[in-house]
Amino acid sequence: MIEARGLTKRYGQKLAVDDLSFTVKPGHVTGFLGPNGAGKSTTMRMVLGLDNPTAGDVRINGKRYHELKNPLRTVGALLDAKWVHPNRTARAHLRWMARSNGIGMKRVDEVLEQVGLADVARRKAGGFSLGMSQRLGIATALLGDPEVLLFDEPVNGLDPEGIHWIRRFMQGLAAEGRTVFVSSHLLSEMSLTAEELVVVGRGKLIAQCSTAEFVDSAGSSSVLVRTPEAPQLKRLLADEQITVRTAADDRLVLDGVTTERIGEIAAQHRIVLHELTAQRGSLEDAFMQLTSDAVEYPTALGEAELTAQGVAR
Ligand SMILES: Nc1ncnc2c1ncn2[C@@H]1O[C@H](COP(=O)(O)OP(=O)(O)OP(=O)(O)O)[C@@H](O)[C@H]1O
Repeated sequence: MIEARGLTKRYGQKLAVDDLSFTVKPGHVTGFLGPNGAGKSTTMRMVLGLDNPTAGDVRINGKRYHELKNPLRTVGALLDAKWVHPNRTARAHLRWMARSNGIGMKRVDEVLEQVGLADVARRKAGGFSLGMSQRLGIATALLGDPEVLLFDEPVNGLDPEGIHWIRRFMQGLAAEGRTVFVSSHLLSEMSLTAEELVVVGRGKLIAQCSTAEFVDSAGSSSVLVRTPEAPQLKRLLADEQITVRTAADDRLVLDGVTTERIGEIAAQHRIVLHELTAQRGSLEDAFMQLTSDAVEYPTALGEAELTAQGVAR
């Protein structure tokens, strides 16, 4: 369990984390969601005692990081997969970490096996792909068999197979009853990975709820229509003051209207429909609505919108 209360971090004039309170419970993956610069990494560093809060505090299983007797046995983290010494083999890196934390060498082989690196354990980490480095970072986090795990943007730059592996792996760790807290600005990815969310924007808490509740709370839903007579239907909808959000070739996406209403209008005017589907608001829609005034770098959301197409809908 991770509990942050009034957590605040100021860098000079910059308030990176602003009075943040949230709880991350064991048993499911909790996504830490927010655009670039929202304060996610700073918060994770404070959880791990790498940065001191300006105010407030954060506890892991009731204790501040510095109060933990065997930190690696309580909390494991993947912050930056590339910090491993490039000339060390994966095995040597893990053995060194294990030795300096009083962890038995047997555990090194166990975690190498667990993350699928056993076959490359004697290769130098400097030659690893990003995906392999992420796996080594995860193996390092797992060394002490900790109950609490933190992953900062673990899927950044990975190919679909790597993303899928990490997603399943994190869900497996949560299913074992661990507390899994994972940050991302990739909203579609979070909708597939996390059951619970802590959402931040400009250092402030925007929401803490289940992923499903977050999507529902934004209440944005739309209707997708496919018709070979899109221009005619579009004209009719304009007469009825129905908002067309997007129109491309034979597809229209409509806001604030039911499928029944569109079906009736189409039938009245003998317009052929190939598809009429109610679309539940995506995580992206919810995020855009709830964070619209909390975005530090709008380009991050541009990317999120691109990711949304075809993934979360
Ligand atoms: N050491 C520092 N000194 C000054 N400002 C900092 C420092 N670390 C972070 N910041 C600022 O604090 C804010 C939050 O940064 P942080 O890296 O925590 O955000 P983030 O949500 O993790 O975003 P990203 O995904 O881009 O890393 C940003 O405006 C950042 O520029």
